[in-house]
Amino acid sequence: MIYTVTLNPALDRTIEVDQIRCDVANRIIEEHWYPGGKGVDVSRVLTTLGADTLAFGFIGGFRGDQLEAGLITAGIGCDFIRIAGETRSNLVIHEQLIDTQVLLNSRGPEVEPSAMMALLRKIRNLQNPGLLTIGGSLPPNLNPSIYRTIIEIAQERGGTVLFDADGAALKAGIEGKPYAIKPNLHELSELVDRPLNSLEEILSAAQEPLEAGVKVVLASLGPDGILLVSKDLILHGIPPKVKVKNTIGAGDSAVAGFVYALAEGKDVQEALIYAVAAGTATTMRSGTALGKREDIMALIPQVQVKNIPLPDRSPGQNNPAKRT
Ligand SMILES: Nc1ncnc2c1ncn2[C@@H]1O[C@H](COP(=O)(O)OP(=O)(O)O)[C@@H](O)[C@H]1O
Ligand SMILES: O=P(O)(O)OC[C@H]1O[C@](O)(COP(=O)(O)O)[C@@H](O)[C@@H]1O
Repeated sequence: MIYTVTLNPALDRTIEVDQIRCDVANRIIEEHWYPGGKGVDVSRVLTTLGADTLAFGFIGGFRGDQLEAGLITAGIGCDFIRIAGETRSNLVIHEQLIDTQVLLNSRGPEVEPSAMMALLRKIRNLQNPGLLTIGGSLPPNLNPSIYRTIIEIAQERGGTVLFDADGAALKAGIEGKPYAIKPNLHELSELVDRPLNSLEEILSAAQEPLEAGVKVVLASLGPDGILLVSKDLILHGIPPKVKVKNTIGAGDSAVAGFVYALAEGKDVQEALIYAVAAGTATTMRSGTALGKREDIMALIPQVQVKNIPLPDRSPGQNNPAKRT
């Protein structure tokens, strides 16, 4: 069983328009609603891959019902805690004429202390937590330190956590020493508080969380794939060129591919390949329809992996990491 935890799930609404024009009625060509949020997306991809998964988190109101119904009807395991507020809806607008996507993420509802405690109890009571993915933005009334608490509880129970969040939440979660994190380039740059303009700069930034106790950093680089950085191994997984329809959910799909492969007993190099293939498979589907098992399996043989030499940390040496 792979558990996912999403504190602030969302019902993702995707809208297709030709182009947004001011002061006229813009006609919607097509629209779809999908259950979303980091862990929810991970559970969706795990299910298409055939893994057992259980999505934890908070839902409320009519949108919460819609989200839960979407998962249940698709056969995706979930065990949400009900809150008084209304689950948020995030909006994705695709302007077809200029092929651009705008993403508007809501803050989401507050979570009552009793609901928060119920979730902590659920995680504390897991008999054999195995792999867990935890992530996404925080409900507005929760302190980022809640991520550290959840990660510590899960790992004290013997679980292995892959954590995916941004900003203050990412910083706080790292203090809980998750096994792995998956920042994208923007999130990594924000984490180390400097621009990252070359592979050397990205590599050096991705090594910083290792000093804080994270074992694996998966720095996702959009069309350039994923850099896997650990103390004794640096790998660059590169996807094939594909026709991209949508990139929302690509990061979550990559997380799902990685933990799926680990749960199947594969090593981190193979897990990196699954991560890249799953992320890229999702970019080939429109809206927030995520990659399907057949897309992922077809992409796996097309993912290249380059081994990058570990930087020489002896005094006076320049960083020898080479560009791929
Ligand atoms: N334009 C693209 N072409 C091919 N693969 C992509 C593209 N964008 C994303 N991906 C795949 O999805 C993964 C995650 O995407 P990324 O945009 O880095 O994450 P996030 O959604 O978290 O910002 C990438 O590492 C890559 O494998
Ligand atoms: O919790 P946040 O940071 O607002 O993000 C939630 C949004 O991100 C998604 O989980 C997609 O994330 P990725 O594009 O990073 O994979 C959407 O389903 C959801 O609307």
